[in-house]
Amino acid sequence: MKKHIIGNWKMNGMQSHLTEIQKIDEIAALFDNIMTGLCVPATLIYSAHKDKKAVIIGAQDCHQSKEGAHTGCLSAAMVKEAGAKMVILGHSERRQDQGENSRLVSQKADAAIDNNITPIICVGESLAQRESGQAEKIVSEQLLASLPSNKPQKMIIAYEPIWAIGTGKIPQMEEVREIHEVIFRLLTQKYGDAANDYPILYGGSMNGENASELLKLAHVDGGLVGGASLTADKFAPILKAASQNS
Ligand SMILES: O=C(CO)COP(=O)(O)O
Repeated sequence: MKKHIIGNWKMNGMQSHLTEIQKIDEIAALFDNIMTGLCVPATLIYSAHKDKKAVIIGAQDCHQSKEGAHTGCLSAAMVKEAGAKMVILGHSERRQDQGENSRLVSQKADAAIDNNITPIICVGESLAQRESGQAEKIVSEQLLASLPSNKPQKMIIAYEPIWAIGTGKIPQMEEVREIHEVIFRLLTQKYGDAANDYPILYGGSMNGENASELLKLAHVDGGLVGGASLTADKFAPILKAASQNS
């Protein structure tokens, strides 16, 4: 499977940053043995996706319903029409800020799949859960409850330990390997051989220095990158590491 490196711009990015996306696209085109994506704020999806050579543009959320009285929300069909090919769902920041639970994430995944958008389903434990030895249990429960109703043709899973996001801290390599193996095992139990087609990404303080070591681990099929995806200068070394480990 191709390594997948997907940037999550979170609530960052104005029209003035489209030039940076252009630069990222130029660099992504140099590494054609990997998949490069950028999930940008909804306001940038349309302009960001136009005339891109290599980078695939995604959204950061979608509503679970097709349409209707949901002020301020965007349906999967809307982000698709704007140019999104994938959508991040159940990021820990949304689970926390917007109180999203795994059942809702599963419904959103259904909506994404109905509209031919690849869901990127995020799971991950808190520091307290990690320290009390519950990481595997929490991630397994979250994962199983967040999956779509039917076997999807395309789906991406992102393991993001909450305490590693934006902190500069990452788990021990063995800890990452263990959780990715658990995720792969659960997907295999549920979907059989199709599990081989679902990339499992690591997210949380991935950068040019640690990417190579992380991407060498079994079942680490790529990364979901926050801060280090905001500029071409910081993102490029991660793309290079992915390309070399593909
Ligand atoms: O939350 C993340 C990606 O979704 C990770 O963010 P950082 O790479 O900034 O830690």
